[in-house]
Amino acid sequence: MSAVIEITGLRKTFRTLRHGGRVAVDDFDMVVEAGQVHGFLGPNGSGKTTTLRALLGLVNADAGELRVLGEPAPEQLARVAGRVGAIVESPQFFGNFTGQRTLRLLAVAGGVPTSRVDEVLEQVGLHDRGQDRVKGYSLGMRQRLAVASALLKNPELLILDEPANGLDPAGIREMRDLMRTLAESGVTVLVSSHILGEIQLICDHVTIISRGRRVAAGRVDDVLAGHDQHEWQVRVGDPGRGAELLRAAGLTVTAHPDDLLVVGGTREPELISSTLGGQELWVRELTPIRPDLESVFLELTAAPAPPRQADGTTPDGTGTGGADPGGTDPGGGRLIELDRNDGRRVDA
Ligand SMILES: Nc1ncnc2c1ncn2[C@@H]1O[C@H](COP(=O)(O)OP(=O)(O)OP(=O)(O)O)[C@@H](O)[C@H]1O
Repeated sequence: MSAVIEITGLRKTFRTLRHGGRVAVDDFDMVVEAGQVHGFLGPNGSGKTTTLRALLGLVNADAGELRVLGEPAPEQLARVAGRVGAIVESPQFFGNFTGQRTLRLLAVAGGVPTSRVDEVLEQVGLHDRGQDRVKGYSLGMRQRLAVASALLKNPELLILDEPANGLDPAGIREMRDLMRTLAESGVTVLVSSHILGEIQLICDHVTIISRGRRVAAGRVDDVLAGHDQHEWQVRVGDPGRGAELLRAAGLTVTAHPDDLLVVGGTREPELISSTLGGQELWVRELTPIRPDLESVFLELTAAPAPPRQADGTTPDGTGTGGADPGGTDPGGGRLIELDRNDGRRVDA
């Protein structure tokens, strides 16, 4: 497999009127291989959009090496621009135009044959609504129209920043199906999100960013396996006696009224069943407790590390913020759906 995106040592600091220098991304690495549906996961304000903007030449990095389809970015982006579709800032469409007319204009402007318009409308499931004005579209339909515009040039690589943001469950599902279909047709997809369930459902690989730094990367299954505590839920007729027997066998056991929680290594199932069965206490149920991406994500991004500032100070003087002044510390349990803090931004 070849890398379609390579980021090494990316660093970006923003200057803000209120806080001075703010490190948005720090010594960040990411590799996306061809054919992957790669999730770029992080809490609000962790640096996802900044990374994608740097990759696409929309913001200047302070340090780091970036490559898109093998070409150094932003210097040689123009060479590969025709092979990359990206939606990083929400595109605004003219409400009085139909979806079809919108795409036709974009096709002409981009030097793409207008015959692509109907194809991409079909691809994003808007074929029946192509003749309707955009102002009558739902948010989900507008998002799909945005994806359609990025697909006009038949890209090999599609970069989508928070495509499910603001969508209702039906819209999220449509977007998810669309991304799967695109991936099946051979497009490499990099999708950023702070919605964990989405990433786990759509992506095969993931890079997790927290406070501007990479905290995990790899196959979703491997990232999960790396956090597997090898916990087993055991149901037996007499949990109290079961706990005693298992502890005597050297296992770490937490007894609950209805079951036992056993923490240990990979050979525990055999040991549990033979220990209990040897004393005629029969195991009714033995279930591995697998970590999900949400628990891994919360664990990885909950570090109470002091926020990094270019001048070494905390961003808000409280010492509780992170790279995100919106206060989205997952430890506070408000991680999943918080608003952006664009209102306070002042670009460097
Ligand atoms: N133009 C800017 N000027 C000043 N600070 C900025 C600017 N853009 C981003 N930041 C700050 O950089 C940090 C990272 O922001 P970024 O938008 O990259 O995060 P994100 O992970 O994409 O968040 P979200 O999920 O909310 O989109 C935040 O603290 C943010 O406030």
